[in-house]
Amino acid sequence: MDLTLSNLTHRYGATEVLSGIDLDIAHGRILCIVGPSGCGKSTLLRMIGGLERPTSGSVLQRGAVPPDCLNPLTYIFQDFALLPWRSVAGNIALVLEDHRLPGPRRDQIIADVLARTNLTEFRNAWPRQLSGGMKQRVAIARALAVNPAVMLMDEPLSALDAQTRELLMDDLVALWTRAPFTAVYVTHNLAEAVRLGHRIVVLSRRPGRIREIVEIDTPLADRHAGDPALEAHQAHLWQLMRDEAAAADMELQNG
Ligand SMILES: Nc1ncnc2c1ncn2[C@@H]1O[C@H](COP(=O)(O)OP(=O)(O)OP(=O)(O)O)[C@@H](O)[C@H]1O
Repeated sequence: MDLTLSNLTHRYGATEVLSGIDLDIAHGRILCIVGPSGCGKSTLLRMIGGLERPTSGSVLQRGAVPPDCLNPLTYIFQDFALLPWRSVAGNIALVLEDHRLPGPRRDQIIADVLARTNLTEFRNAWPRQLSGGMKQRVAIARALAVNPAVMLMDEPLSALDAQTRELLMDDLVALWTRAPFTAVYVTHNLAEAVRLGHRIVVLSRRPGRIREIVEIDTPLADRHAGDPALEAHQAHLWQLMRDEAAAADMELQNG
């Protein structure tokens, strides 16, 4: 399934948050959205996910959802959103419960996503026993369990320390390389954007407009921290954002 955003604009009261967004989200690719604080990145993601309706413009879904898809648009949040009273497997089972799957099919899905995220031996652990990185792996496994058409990822690594972020980025690359998924990935972190994004959309400060779309052709599996080509892309993104980020920062401090 592909998504097409056409002339999307959004206001909260008198404040225009997003303006004239035209964007194609292609199947099997990771699209990153970067931009200064408050430029409307999370709002855009909520509109893509149908959690909020744009003031004007449209989000069109084209093409079929994947076979066995139980939830076409599935979120992964920064704060993991795990139920503390459910085990790892129980948290994953939760998203399958409404779908009346036969028990063996449900067990097979859970075993599959635990294996794909290297969590098999943690299936009976409780969230409180897990590090932040492991919690986010569980959240990723839970999202994969519904075989979404598009994963909507809102700063998924922001709550993690730098080393854990590196490990999770490697995990996401390995997951995508084995079975490409479609994702829209909002981040503040330009290093994440150049490691994970096939396309990177740079928004201006509020009201967010598309300033530039940067395409990176290097296969995800060949991208490594410290790669000069990636660093050049990152420097270009920062160049685009720098002045606007500073202005947005002042705006928030004065507001
Ligand atoms: N429900 C709401 N009601 C009113 N204003 C809102 C609401 N949600 C967001 N806003 C405002 O809309 C603007 C865009 O918010 P949004 O969270 O989408 O930006 P963002 O780019 O994701 O920000 P950040 O990078 O700081 O996470 C901000 O000024 C925010 O205060």
